[in-house]
Amino acid sequence: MASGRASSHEKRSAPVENKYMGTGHITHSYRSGDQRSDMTRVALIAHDEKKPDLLEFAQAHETQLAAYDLIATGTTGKRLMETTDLEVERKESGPLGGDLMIGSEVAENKLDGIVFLRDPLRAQPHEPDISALLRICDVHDTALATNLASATFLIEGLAD
Ligand SMILES: O=C(CO)COP(=O)(O)O
Repeated sequence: MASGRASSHEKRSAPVENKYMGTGHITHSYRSGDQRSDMTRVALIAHDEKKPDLLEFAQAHETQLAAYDLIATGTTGKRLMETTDLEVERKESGPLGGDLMIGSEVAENKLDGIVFLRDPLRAQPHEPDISALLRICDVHDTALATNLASATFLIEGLAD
């Protein structure tokens, strides 16, 4: 975990104000038996047209990424593990709910950052899931990079 940042277990949400919860930060706690480490937790996701870019990015930043607890949507995770020595926890494939599974981790403040290389030129069948993931990142003020230039900032920033 980068110094100066709360550990993942203690991460606070962005200020939330709505008629259901009132105003304030929500601190999420985990079950006492939870074995999750305090490692920085990062999600990696790419649409098919962007997978080559993400794989190249992961290879270029493999040393840094190896220090993180990595999760990914199904096919992205499979390709990452085939192409690098990184260990990746795989969720469902995006069209089968993987984006929503990662979004639920954002809602629980378990994630420190997401690199999501979307295909900006093709419509996706699960567009509502993608929008939900982007939205929940903004609700919880979770770092989100959707192109390579910002992905580099995110990965290097988390290391600081
Ligand atoms: O569709 C995706 C993200 O919206 C990515 O899913 P896959 O990694 O399974 O291809």
